[in-house]
Amino acid sequence: MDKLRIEGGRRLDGEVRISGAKNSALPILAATLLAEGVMRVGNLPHLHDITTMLELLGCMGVEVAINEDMSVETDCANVKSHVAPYDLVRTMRASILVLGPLLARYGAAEVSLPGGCAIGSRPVDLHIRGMEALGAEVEVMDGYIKAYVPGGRLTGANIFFDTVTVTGTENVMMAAALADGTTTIENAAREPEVVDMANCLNAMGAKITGAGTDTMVIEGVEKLYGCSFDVLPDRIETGTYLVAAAVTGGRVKTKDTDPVIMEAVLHKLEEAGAEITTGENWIELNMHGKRPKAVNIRTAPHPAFPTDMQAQFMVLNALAEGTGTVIETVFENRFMHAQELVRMGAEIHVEGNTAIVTGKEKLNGAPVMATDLRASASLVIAALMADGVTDVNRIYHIDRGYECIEEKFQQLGANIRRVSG
Ligand SMILES: CC(=O)N[C@H]1[C@@H](OP(=O)(O)OP(=O)(O)OC[C@H]2O[C@@H](n3ccc(=O)[nH]c3=O)[C@H](O)[C@@H]2O)O[C@H](CO)[C@@H](O)[C@@H]1O
Ligand SMILES: C=C(OP(=O)(O)O)C(=O)O
Repeated sequence: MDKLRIEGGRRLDGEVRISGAKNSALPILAATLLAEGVMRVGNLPHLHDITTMLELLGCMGVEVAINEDMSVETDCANVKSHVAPYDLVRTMRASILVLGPLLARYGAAEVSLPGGCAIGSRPVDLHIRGMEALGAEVEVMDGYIKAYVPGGRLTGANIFFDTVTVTGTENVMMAAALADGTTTIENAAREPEVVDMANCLNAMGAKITGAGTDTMVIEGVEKLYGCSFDVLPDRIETGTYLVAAAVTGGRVKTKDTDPVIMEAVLHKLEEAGAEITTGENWIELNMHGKRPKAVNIRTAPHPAFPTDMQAQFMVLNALAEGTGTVIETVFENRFMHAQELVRMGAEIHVEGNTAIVTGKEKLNGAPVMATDLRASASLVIAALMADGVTDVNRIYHIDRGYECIEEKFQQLGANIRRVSG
């Protein structure tokens, strides 16, 4: 199994291109199931999760062509299967996103339950209730969500989510786009990726308003059509490189990104003492060789501080001046990186959903194990400021969400390489 071997101690300096957002690309690829005619999706990140989603579409009969610029074209003219099998779903929770489009367009879906994962139990009850509210008959049997639409067409409804759910909002949005009548989603997720999906669906002919607010209105239309759409930049990848620059006292310019969707993270980086400058599609962070100051973090749905940046900021605090508190409110078990950071010499005390982190000037290199995607990223950042060599094991997690991570860090001056076995 591959690992990343990192020798710490180098200050990051340089420019890095940010890829398209995984969490936008996955739902938008699922939405291609709704399109009549050919649909082109561009700015796709080169990631395992994207390959898995393309494989999933392919096994349903979607014809997928990959263009030279790495955009893909999909054609659903020959879709024959409405099954998302366990073998694919178990490797990628976002497979649940085919449920809404399959029901809306084909009136039937069988999607394996994604199951729990390293960050919490992650149920899909709100997705199921959303589909039921739109008129689908759903039962959970043999590990699968088996659903069909009596009469073949979903019906608009008022849906209130008692918990803000990103992919739940996206699933209902896709289903409602082709339903009869109007759907209102209250307490909708406001994440930029939800807005990106609404923009894409509208470009396909949907009538969606209110994306980016907590109330969305979706007027169902008869048909949706293929269009050309580029997914938005990855704000979590951007934030990860900026935090890495901050902990090494360095200077990094992230290009092809979007400062407007990163307010909470940029604000915390400034609070940590970073100088941030931005342009329309770039963000530069300069620490001028200083050590960051500890910051308090509390994760919550957008526009608050994102849970997907929590692990990276825990490392920032572990190397900062002072003590910072990290509170995780979105997932019940997202501190698995804390234990590994402690093995590298970090001072972290976890109690329930709160971690109290007291900064040290340096950590120590050690073999560590990544347990989920952002945990893996946090261990790589920690290794950049550790004495000696760190091997980050189980990096298949990192390959789910970071395109060419070692090349990008090398470009910024880090001593990092992928080692087989
Ligand atoms: C592919 C994708 O976009 N993944 C992101 C998405 O995950 P995902 O969409 O899975 O996360 P949700 O927003 O749904 O989860 C938020 C909370 O709601 C709970 N919940 C969710 C659905 C449900 O049916 N029942 C329920 O109880 C979850 O357990 C969690 O505690 O948003 C998360 C929160 O920003 C991010 O960390 C993930 O990177
Ligand atoms: C938790 C994440 O992703 P997913 O929902 O795909 O597991 C993430 O991107 O940090």
